[in-house]
Amino acid sequence: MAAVVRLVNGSLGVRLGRRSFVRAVAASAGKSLPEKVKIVEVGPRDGLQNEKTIVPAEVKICLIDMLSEAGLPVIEATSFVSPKWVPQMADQVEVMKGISKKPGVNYPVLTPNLKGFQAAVKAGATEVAIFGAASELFSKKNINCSVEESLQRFEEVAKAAKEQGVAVRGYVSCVLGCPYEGKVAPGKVAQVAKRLYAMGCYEISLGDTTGVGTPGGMIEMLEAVKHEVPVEALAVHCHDTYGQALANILVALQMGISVVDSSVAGLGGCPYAQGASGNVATEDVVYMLHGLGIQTGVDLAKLMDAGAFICQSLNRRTSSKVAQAACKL
Ligand SMILES: CC(C)(COP(=O)([O-])OP(=O)([O-])OC[C@H]1O[C@@H](n2cnc3c(N)ncnc32)[C@H](O)[C@@H]1OP(=O)([O-])[O-])[C@@H](O)C(=O)NCCC(=O)NCCSC(=O)C[C@@](C)(O)CC(=O)[O-]
Repeated sequence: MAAVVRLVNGSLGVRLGRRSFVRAVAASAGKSLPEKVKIVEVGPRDGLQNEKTIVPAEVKICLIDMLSEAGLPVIEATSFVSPKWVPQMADQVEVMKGISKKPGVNYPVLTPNLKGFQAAVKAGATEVAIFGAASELFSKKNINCSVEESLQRFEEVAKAAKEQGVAVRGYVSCVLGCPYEGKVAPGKVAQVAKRLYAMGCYEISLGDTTGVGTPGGMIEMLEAVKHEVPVEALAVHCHDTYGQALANILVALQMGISVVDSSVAGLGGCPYAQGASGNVATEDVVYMLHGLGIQTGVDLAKLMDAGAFICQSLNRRTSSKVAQAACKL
C-alpha cells in the first residue's frame, strides 16, 4: 500500500512498504542502507573453537543443521588447523561428513596452509577461508609466522584453490586493535586486505578480534580499506567485548558493507586473543537488520531455537540480548 510520507530532510516521499520507508528515511539523512544483508554464521567454528571442554561432533552437526534450517546462507563449519593448537576443531572431518548440506548454503572452513587446504578438500569442502592479520605479534601467536610469511602461504592455498575450483574467503584480524600491539594503523589493514583480494579472495572479512573498536575507528579503518578493495567484497566481523558491535555494524552498513559475520548466541572468541568475548550474537544482528527493513532470509524464531540448543548443550546462558529478552517475555 503506497502512502505519502515526509522524510527527515523535509521532502515528501512515497511509501511502498515499511522496509523501503525505513531505508528511504535513512538515505534522506545521508545514510543509505542496503536492501539485503548476507549473514555469515561463524558460531560452529569461531564460537566453539574456544570452548574449554570438547564439544561432541554430533552436537556441532546438529547445530549446523539447525542453522541451515533457520535460513543462514553461509555457515562456517570448522577449521583444518593443527589439533595441537586448537583441539576443539580436531573432529573437522567427522563434522564435514556429518552435516546435511542444504542446497544453496555455503559451508566454508578455515585453512591456514596447503596441508589444511588439501585435508579440507578431501573432506568435501567447496569453500575455504585463509586468515591473516594486520598485527605482527598476533600473527605470530595465532599461526606462528610473520604477516609476510602468512601471505606467502596463503598465495599457495589461493593458487591450489583456483586450480580446483574452490572459493576462497580472506580474513584480516585485529583491524581495530591488537591484544599484543594495541593500536593498529588503518593503512596496514588496507595493505593486507589488498593482498588477500589480489590473490583471489572473493570476500575479505575485517575482524575486530578483541571487540575494542568503536564506530569512529570503524569509519576510519573502512575509509582506508575501501581505497584498496571494492566495498562489495568487504565484510565485517565484530566481537562484542566492549558492547560496540551493533553500533560498529550499523556504521559499516552505512558505508556500503552488506556482509556481516556473527555467531549464534554470541558464542566464541579466539584462543590467541585472551579476554576477548564472543562474536556479536546472530540473533541481535538479525533483530536489528529486520528492524531497519533489511532482508536477511533468516527465520529469527528458528535461529533462537538453534541458540537455545547450543546453550543447553554447553550448559551456559546465551549472550544474545534478544534471546535473553525473549525468554523473559
Ligand atoms: C598454522 C599452524 C598449523 C602452524 O603451526 P606450526 O607449529 O608453525 O606448523 P608446522 O608447519 O611447523 O607443523 C607443526 C605440526 O602441525 C601440523 N600441521 C601443520 N599444519 C596443519 C594443518 N593445517 N592441519 C593439521 N595439522 C597441521 C604439522 O603436520 C606438524 O605436525 P607434527 O609433525 O608436529 O605432528 C598452527 O599455528 C595452527 O594450527 N594455528 C591455528 C590457529 C587458529 O586456528 N586460530 C583460531 C582461528 S583465527 C580466529 O579465530 C580469528 C578470526 C578468523 O575469527 C577473525 C577474527 O576474529 O579476527
